[in-house]
Amino acid sequence: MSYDLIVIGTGPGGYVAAIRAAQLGLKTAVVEKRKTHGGTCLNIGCIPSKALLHASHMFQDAQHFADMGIGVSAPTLDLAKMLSFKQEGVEGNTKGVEFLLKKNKIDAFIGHARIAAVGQVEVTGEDGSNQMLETKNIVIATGSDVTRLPGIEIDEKVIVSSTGALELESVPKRLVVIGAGVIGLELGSVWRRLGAEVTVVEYLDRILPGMDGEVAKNFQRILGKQGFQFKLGSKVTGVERTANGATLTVEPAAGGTPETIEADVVLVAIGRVPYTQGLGLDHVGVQLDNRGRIQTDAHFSTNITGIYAIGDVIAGPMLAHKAEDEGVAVAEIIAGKAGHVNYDVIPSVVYTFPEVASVGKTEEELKAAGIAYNAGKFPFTANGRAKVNRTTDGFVKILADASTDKVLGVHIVGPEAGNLIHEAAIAMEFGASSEDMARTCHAHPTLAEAVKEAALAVEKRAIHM
Ligand SMILES: NC(=O)c1ccc[n+]([C@@H]2O[C@H](COP(=O)([O-])OP(=O)(O)OC[C@H]3O[C@@H](n4cnc5c(N)ncnc54)[C@H](O)[C@@H]3O)[C@@H](O)[C@H]2O)c1
Repeated sequence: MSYDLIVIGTGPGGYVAAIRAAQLGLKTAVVEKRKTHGGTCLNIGCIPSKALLHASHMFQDAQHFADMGIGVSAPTLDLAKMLSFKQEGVEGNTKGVEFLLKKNKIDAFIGHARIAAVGQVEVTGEDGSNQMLETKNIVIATGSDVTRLPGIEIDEKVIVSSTGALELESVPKRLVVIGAGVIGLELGSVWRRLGAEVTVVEYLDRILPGMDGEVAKNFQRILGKQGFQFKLGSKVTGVERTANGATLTVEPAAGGTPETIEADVVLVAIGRVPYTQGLGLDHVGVQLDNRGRIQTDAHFSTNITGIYAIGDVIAGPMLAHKAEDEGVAVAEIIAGKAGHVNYDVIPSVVYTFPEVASVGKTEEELKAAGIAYNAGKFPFTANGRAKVNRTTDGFVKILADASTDKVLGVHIVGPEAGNLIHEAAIAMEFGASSEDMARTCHAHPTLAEAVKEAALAVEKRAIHM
């Protein structure tokens, strides 16, 4: 078989690239080694974690129904049922991708892809069968894998990665999370809500590295109120399996006397690494950078003509939506159009309760770059809708250029932050000023009014504060 484009990997980057290419008239195939499409995100990442975040949030909310005058008996947990609720959600999504590939007449091969030569992809099936596919272009969209701690074996039962943390058979009494990044805090939230004591051990002296510092600090306080324990500035130097769980050895990050912590389950959530195993990159001479990522130019081309790469396997934030946008862009470029991704406006969301969301520059980044800015902040305690809903934790912060008023960054911790951030993203995409945002009529009573008020606060003229 001969194609215009073969995409390796059907995660959000790969399947979107394939669909866009097919829309543009390219004869397209995908190769996926998993039996289902959708990659890490749909199978063992974003989607199942959101199902459990939703269900565990409902479980917790149900305990407060009486406050609203709703009489229900105390909720009970059927974890097996909750896990099947999650799995049904995953299947609905992966089947959706399968349907979209068919609808767009994309040939889907299940098996391990290896680039045998420029223009040739060898697919090895689970049964060992081999076939060689010919193609004009290849897009590598193989994603990433869990970062492992040296000397610590992930068994996905007691010492788990994000994959095992979505499948625990019972609620651990003590869950220790290594890494206060997105995965640690999202999956830590799931099990905390279902009753686990959660301790998060983090190497840095803060949570959520990369997020705005003030937001992270406020969010840590909120998680503390929810019962999270934090051990910041601490590194895990060992995890030993015991009869019923594990013992962690933890040292101050700067060195010093080690201590031990007992856990029933340990979640290792210290980041992800690009996944390029078995692709034959050495063999065809595709260059990697010093962090194992495939090196690409501004058009997603590797150093080998006809081989492109997108998503987690290249530089940039490891986010499904960044990969999707790159998928669209690379397909357009291969089809001779002008695909483009605006890396300055990529939102990022932590799907906890409340959510944390951000787009653009943080205060720390602006200070480091020597850019003068004005900050406008508005707390949800002063937002009418948040007040009646009793979800008043958090705030909206807008950072605008001191001389032009152009919005440079927006950071939200609060209810629906993950949805609210998109009004900021659109405003920034169109180069809006904080005044533009402030003068845009916002419906009352909505949580989005907090965004408008934060924009007003940039010029110290918020109304409800
Ligand atoms: N909602 C989302 O957008 C979402 C959800 C899940 C994952 N992701 C992405 O997946 C990737 C992986 O997520 P993650 O949470 O594993 O990584 P992360 O990079 O977000 O956080 C890892 C944390 O572990 C800490 N750490 C590293 N080594 C340590 C050690 N030995 N002891 C203690 N702490 C240590 C780091 O300082 C960091 O804070 C990220 O790129 C993330 O953006 C995104």
